[in-house]
Amino acid sequence: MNSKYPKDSRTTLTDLVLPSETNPLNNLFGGELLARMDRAASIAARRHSRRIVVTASVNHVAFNKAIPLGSVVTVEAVVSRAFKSSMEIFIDVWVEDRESGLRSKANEAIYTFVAVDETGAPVPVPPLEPETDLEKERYAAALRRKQLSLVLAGKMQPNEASELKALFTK
Ligand SMILES: CC(=O)SCCNC(=O)CCNC(=O)[C@H](O)C(C)(C)COP(=O)(O)OP(=O)(O)OC[C@H]1O[C@@H](n2cnc3c(N)ncnc32)[C@H](O)[C@@H]1OP(=O)(O)O
Repeated sequence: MNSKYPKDSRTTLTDLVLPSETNPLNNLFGGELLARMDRAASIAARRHSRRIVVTASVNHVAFNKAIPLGSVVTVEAVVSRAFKSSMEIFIDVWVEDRESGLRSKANEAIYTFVAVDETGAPVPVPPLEPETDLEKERYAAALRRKQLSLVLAGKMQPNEASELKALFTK
């Protein structure tokens, strides 16, 4: 299978925050943002694999900055590493200032998607070749995050997590 680049999967969703999507403080409801990120990430995973994809885990979410009603929110998702059937997706969330048009980073998240066939069985995905410094940095750390996610899910024994052990023994 030929390698693909992060730019092949990059997905950008831009939308407003409407009243029905806010909490009592008139900021975007966390679950609504999770859904937008899941949607963008699933498109990115599909663009990389060209297969049916399912969310396997949400590895990390940071709600760093509240997003007020009426904001223009951009969710950017990109595959940061591909393994056998799974893909790590990085998601950056930006909010646009109404007057200046400048964007500031509000949130970020990391999801894992798995490519599956029509019966739901995992299938192989193309390898990913990072190009920029940021892409290479995210690629390098992805195996550590995968092992952490598998250990927390009870799918890997801690003593098998070589990348995690290396953090403490280097
Ligand atoms: C777009 C949507 O929202 S879909 C709806 C929400 N998601 C779902 O319904 C998915 C339900 N879950 C499933 O179908 C299955 O658990 C699957 C397909 C995700 C995984 O199936 P499994 O039987 O665990 O398969 P298997 O053990 O072979 O794992 C497949 C891959 O997923 C990875 N994986 C599984 N669980 C995790 C996890 N918690 N964290 C990170 N990676 C994981 C495995 O490491 C493996 O990766 P690799 O092939 O790249 O090495």
